[in-house]
This record gives sequence, structure tokens and C-alpha cells, in this order.
Amino acid sequence: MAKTIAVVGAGLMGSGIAQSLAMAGKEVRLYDISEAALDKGLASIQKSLSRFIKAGKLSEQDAKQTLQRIRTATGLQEAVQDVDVVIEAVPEDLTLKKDVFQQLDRYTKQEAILATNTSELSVTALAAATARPDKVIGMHWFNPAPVMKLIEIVKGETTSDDTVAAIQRLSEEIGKETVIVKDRQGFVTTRAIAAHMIECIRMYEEGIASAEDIDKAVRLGLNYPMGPLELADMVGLDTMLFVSENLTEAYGDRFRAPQLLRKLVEAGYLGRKTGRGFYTYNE
Ligand SMILES: NC(=O)c1ccc[n+]([C@@H]2O[C@H](COP(=O)([O-])OP(=O)(O)OC[C@H]3O[C@@H](n4cnc5c(N)ncnc54)[C@H](O)[C@@H]3O)[C@@H](O)[C@H]2O)c1
Repeated sequence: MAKTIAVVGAGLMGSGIAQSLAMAGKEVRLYDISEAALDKGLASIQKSLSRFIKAGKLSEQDAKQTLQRIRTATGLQEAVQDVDVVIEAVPEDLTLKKDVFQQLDRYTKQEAILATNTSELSVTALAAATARPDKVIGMHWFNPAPVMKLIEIVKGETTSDDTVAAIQRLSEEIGKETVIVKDRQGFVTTRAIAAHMIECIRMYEEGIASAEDIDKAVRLGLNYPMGPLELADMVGLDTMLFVSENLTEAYGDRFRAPQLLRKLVEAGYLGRKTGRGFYTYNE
């Protein structure tokens, strides 16, 4: 049973993953490249825990204990040397992730499992960067990690059944549901959401309805929690373009980025993070 888990990268996903694990009683080592990044990660964990308390879903005492179970480190070796599982959540860049996996391979116990939270990069390629390709696996979380139920487990070409079973067990121990998918571009969730979003952007481009009405139609008619265009703005239009290009390479024209998506990105309108995407944000 995995007792101590390292999370590498304390950004949006890494901090949420660390929090989910600690809330479920796991000892966590949280690593990032700077103190500033770790402080930011811890602040977002504290904010999220306060929301749980306010909603009556967590006691003050449990929140305090959760925080005590998260130990931060700015040295990678120190963070990972004694853990059973590492979950990598550094930016979506294959070269960077390969480099991180090589270091993890060097610094962790031989039997440790190395998992990646990539949304769409090749788990198999990351496995090949290590001397333990059978112990490398995709553990794809969703934002916000402490709330979202699913973990999409990605079995690389070389991932062993034991590794899949161990990550399935860990996910269940912390109260998550799992699906097991092959290591194919976009897995299930990224491929499904991209197809949906790209088709809705095309409808907007064709002038079939306003952005507001497309989002409203999908929210109220299909019962999705968010409309596709507001969701694209939240994810980031640059990220959506990157996903669409990789899916086009894998599956052909049906994933080709609509002109409008490309032009918005070229204009620097990347969604919420730049204050403008399909919508304009004032805060
Ligand atoms: N944002 C999402 O909704 C979402 C959902 C599922 C999966 N993902 C995936 O999770 C991963 C992380 O995404 P994010 O949104 O948390 O990004 P982010 O930019 O919020 O966080 C990345 C963190 O990694 C740190 N970092 C950079 N280089 C590092 C290194 N060498 N070692 C350790 N830390 C390093 C950064 O300082 C930053 O804190 C990506 O692979 C992404 O595709 C994202």
C-alpha cells in the first residue's frame, strides 16, 4: 500500500493532487523548483480547505491535520527518495517531463511507481526515459482535483498490470473512481472534450448562434455543467490549440483547429488568463 507520495510541481494541479492525497490520510512530499511556487501552492491548498470547512465538509481539526501531512521541499532528491509513488504535475512539455522522469528514476527507490498527470503526452515515451518502464503510468486527474471524482489511468505500452492495479488501489483508497485507458493520443477524456469543443467553435464561426447561446444550449439542453466556449476560455485557448494540433496529427482533419481559434491565439486572446477569449473578463 502506498503510504508516502511525492507530488512534483505545485501548480494548479499539483497543489490540488497533494491536497486530495493528504485529505485522505496520505503523507505527501510536495516539490517545486522555487519557494515562491511552493508558497503559492500551499496558499491555494489553504484556500480550498477553507472552502471545504465553510461548506461543512471538513472540520478545522481535519484541515489542520491535512496541512501537517504535506511536507514541502525544494530539493527533488530529498522530496522523492523515500516515497512509494511519485505523481508528476510539471508543465505539459515532453522534453521537460522526460528530464524530470530521468531524475525521478535516479532518486527514487527501485520499486517506486512513477506516475504522470499529463493530459495528452505519451506515457510510453516517458517510460522509455527511465530504467523502469513497467513502473511508469498515467494518472490523469481533473480540475479541481479535490472535488472531481475521476482518475483516468493510462496504461503505457510497457506499463505492467501490477502497476495499474497499484494505482487503481491508491485511487480507490483516496475516494476516487477510475477508468483504464490505452496510451493513445488524448486518451478518452481529452479526445472527447476536444471533439466537442472544436465542433462548437465551428458552429460559432458559422454564425449559427451567439457564444452565449451555444453555451446555454449545451448547459441546459445537454446538462453539461459548463458551456464549451466558456470552458475553452477557462482551460486556455493556447492549450486548446496545442491539443487540437496533436489530435490532428494522430487522427486527421476532424480535429483540425477552426480558423477562429488560431486567430484568437495569434491575437493573444487566450481566455480568462489574459482577460479575453470568446468572452471578455473584467476582473
Ligand atoms: N490545468 C488542468 O486543468 C489540467 C488537468 C489535468 C491535467 N493537467 C496536466 O497537469 C500538468 C500540470 O498542469 P498545471 O495546470 O498544474 O500547470 P501549472 O503551470 O499550474 O503548474 C506547473 C508547476 O510545475 C512547476 N515546475 C516547472 N518546472 C518544474 C520542474 N522541473 N520540477 C518541478 N516543478 C516544476 C511550476 O513552477 C508550476 O508550479 C500538465 O501536464 C497538464 O497538462 C492539467
